[in-house]
Amino acid sequence: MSYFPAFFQLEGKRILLVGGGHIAAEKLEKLLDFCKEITIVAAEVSEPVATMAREHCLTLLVRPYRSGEALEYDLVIVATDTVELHRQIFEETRKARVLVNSVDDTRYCDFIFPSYVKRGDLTVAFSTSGASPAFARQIRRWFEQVLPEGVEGFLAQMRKLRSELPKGKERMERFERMAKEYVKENFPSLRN
Ligand SMILES: C[C@@]1(CC(=O)O)c2cc3[nH]c(cc4nc(cc5[nH]c(cc(n2)[C@H]1CCC(=O)O)[C@@](C)(CC(=O)O)[C@@H]5CCC(=O)O)C(CC(=O)O)=C4CCC(=O)O)c(CCC(=O)O)c3CC(=O)O
Ligand SMILES: NC(=O)C1=CN([C@@H]2O[C@H](COP(=O)(O)OP(=O)(O)OC[C@H]3O[C@@H](n4cnc5c(N)ncnc54)[C@H](O)[C@@H]3O)[C@@H](O)[C@H]2O)C=CC1
Repeated sequence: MSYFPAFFQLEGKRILLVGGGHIAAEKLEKLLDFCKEITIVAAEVSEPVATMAREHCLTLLVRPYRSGEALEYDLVIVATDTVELHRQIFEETRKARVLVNSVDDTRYCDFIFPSYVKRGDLTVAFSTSGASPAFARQIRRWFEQVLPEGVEGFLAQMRKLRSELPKGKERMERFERMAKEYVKENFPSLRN
């Protein structure tokens, strides 16, 4: 079954990243686009993870994962090279409301990371449900080329208008017209 594409509010959530290597660094960089409170537990920590933890004042615990500690969090990302730990953490959390991502095996994932492009309020995410992360990356890179410079400015303007104009048919039609014109002028070869 494919994964439902939702956009989560991460601020205020308790987030745990287990592992401090190369892949943990990649996941951490992405999480930091959306929230600033993250706890990291890692037996050993690579330089990129240590630097991000320092720069963003994250809680960094340099020690092995302790059984059951995932239960103190809302969201847990397991990015270690200890495959058995991925299964263990997934199983530990089954009776609790903890959502788990395991970078090693979709069997131990409640959610997966998409490939995404973020420009201000615009986030476009691509997923292959684990079929081909390499393809998700390539389609993201293609989309980055198509995306017009300054799209975040257009969205900031739309957000402002949205807060100023009263709701209703007139506003709806105006917004639809503005969005259509923007896409027509700024994206390549869209005909309708
Ligand atoms: C299931 C998922 C779980 C999760 O991580 O959440 C997962 C799992 C695994 N990835 C593996 C390999 C690679 N992953 C990448 C890249 C990315 N992987 C990402 C997400 C996901 N990877 C989730 C599914 C997403 C989806 O398909 O929709 C991206 C999109 C986002 C991100 O990392 O945040 C990011 C691109 C970001 C960008 O650039 O935009 C590359 C390419 C590269 O790095 O250049 C390779 C090598 C080529 C290849 O295998 O395709 C392996 C095998 C490991 C091994 O062989 O040892 C596993 C484990 C398995 O499949 O068993
Ligand atoms: N989802 C994805 O995008 C991808 C996933 N992978 C998978 O990611 C996994 C990790 O790869 P790397 O980061 O390159 O490995 P790495 O060797 O650089 O890092 C592993 C980290 O896990 C920590 N660790 C191991 N056991 C631990 C424990 N019990 N408690 C706390 N920390 C522990 C280590 O201290 C280290 O910081 C691999 O299994 C690989 O197959 C690989 C490529 C892409």
